[in-house]
Amino acid sequence: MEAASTHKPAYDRLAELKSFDETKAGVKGLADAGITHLPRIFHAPPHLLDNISPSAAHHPNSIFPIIDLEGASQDPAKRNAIVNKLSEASANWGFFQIVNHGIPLTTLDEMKSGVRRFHEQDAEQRRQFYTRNFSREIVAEYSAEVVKLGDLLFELLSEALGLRSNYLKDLDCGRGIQMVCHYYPACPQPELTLGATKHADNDFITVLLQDHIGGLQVLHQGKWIDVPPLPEALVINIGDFLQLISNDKFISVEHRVLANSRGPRVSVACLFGTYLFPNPRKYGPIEELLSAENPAKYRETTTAEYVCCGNDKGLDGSSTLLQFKL
Ligand SMILES: O=C(O)CCC(=O)C(=O)O
Ligand SMILES: [Fe+2]
Repeated sequence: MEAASTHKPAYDRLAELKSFDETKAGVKGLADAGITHLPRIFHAPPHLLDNISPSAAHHPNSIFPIIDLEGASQDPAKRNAIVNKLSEASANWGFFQIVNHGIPLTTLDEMKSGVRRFHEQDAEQRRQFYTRNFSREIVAEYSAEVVKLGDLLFELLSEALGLRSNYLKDLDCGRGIQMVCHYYPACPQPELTLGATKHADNDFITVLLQDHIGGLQVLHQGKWIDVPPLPEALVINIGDFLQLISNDKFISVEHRVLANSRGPRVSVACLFGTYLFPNPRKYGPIEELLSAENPAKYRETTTAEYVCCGNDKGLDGSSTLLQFKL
């Protein structure tokens, strides 16, 4: 008997990954083929599947924060109340939804259906990025709206940190967005995998548009809490860079997306970060927030160095922030 044969893996994962890659049709290709069993390469390790049953989300504290931005730019008393809510949600949840954010419902709906149509055209067309079916106009319109909304959010977040309104904008936090359009096909065995494994975002803030399917969950006080889908709302979360410069006043919280068999899910994440263009600026804890009782917790870094460090580490579930702790 050959000793080597006892070390043979249960299946050749690398070969299966390679052949999946070669289809170039992605997970959508599997859904199109009508698979009824999830291939082993997509089975998540058990430690990532903790509490994926929906009941886990019905926690007494699952009142996910919703902030109404109506009047934020016109009414000082309303603005003050909004800033307080924003401060509380950013410090305790790192996540909240906003309504009356100024982006028309039709723009949100067109953006979602554009992403859906793009992914649902046949595989050959999909290989050519941005075809006729995904109108460039809606992408341009939606990004312009999100950048404008970002201006308001960074003003309010500056005020929530007790800083002058333009503080975060002057640090270029609102300068660039990266747009990621997700399509999660319906999954035949959602109990074996995840749409997106738990992670925190490498950016200042993320503006997320999700459709009606649901599945996004946030780790809040050790429990996974659902982010309820609301057609008129946008989900905002604090990313690692804002946690770093706010010296942990605001928190970048882990989140994940459950797989589900109810239907395909579409979401659009706009990440405000500055790593897509050359930016030599070093970001560290904001001096105005520091004191003898609250010394800097992190060393300075550039956004590019931070993202590189996170990529080197891989998606192992640990926080990149820890590597920058003083
Ligand atoms: O699809 C979602 O709801 C979340 C996506 C996400 O977390 C991300 O793009 O960073
Ligand atoms: Fe994320």
